[in-house]
Amino acid sequence: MGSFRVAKQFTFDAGHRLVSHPELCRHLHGHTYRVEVVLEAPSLDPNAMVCDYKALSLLVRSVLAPLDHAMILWREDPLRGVLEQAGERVVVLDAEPSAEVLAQHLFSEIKKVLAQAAAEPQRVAPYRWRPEIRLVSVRLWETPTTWAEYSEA
Ligand SMILES: Nc1nc2c(c(=O)[nH]1)N=C([C@H](O)[C@H](O)COP(=O)(O)OP(=O)(O)OP(=O)(O)O)CN2
Repeated sequence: MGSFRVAKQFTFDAGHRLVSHPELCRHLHGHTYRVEVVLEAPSLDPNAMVCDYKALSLLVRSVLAPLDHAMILWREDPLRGVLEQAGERVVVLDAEPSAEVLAQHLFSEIKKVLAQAAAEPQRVAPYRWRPEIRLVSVRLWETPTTWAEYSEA
């Protein structure tokens, strides 16, 4: 049986560092991250869509908003406490904030908001979210020449 896929790209600006990196990436630096979210459904809705891109936007932007203009750090990064005490926007991950780890984090957070939207349709009003829409992958560009992707089997 066939299926339909749609995708949308988003950007956000954030800083990070990879504490154990052997070269420059262990220092604080920033990226304009690009994120591509891919969805799949076995059928189309009454508007002939997998979902309205605008509904997808509402949901994904709610996940990306806390990351925008934030410093994304590994939980054990010694700078974490310093920056939090200084009132900086800090997002903490359980591993070094590589593109791979951030793609996995975004996949997990986006999957949660899609499930919430399927359970509470008013979250995307005036649009609707259907439970049969599946999150296929999250691809994350740190730079124009590199990406990392996370998907479930
Ligand atoms: N597999 C990964 N490798 C690297 C990651 C990563 O997240 N996953 N991250 C970095 C650094 O954070 C760096 O910001 C990006 O590195 P790179 O693509 O090498 O960036 P450059 O702009 O320096 O690329 P050049 O093409 O060499 O100029 C490193 N590795």
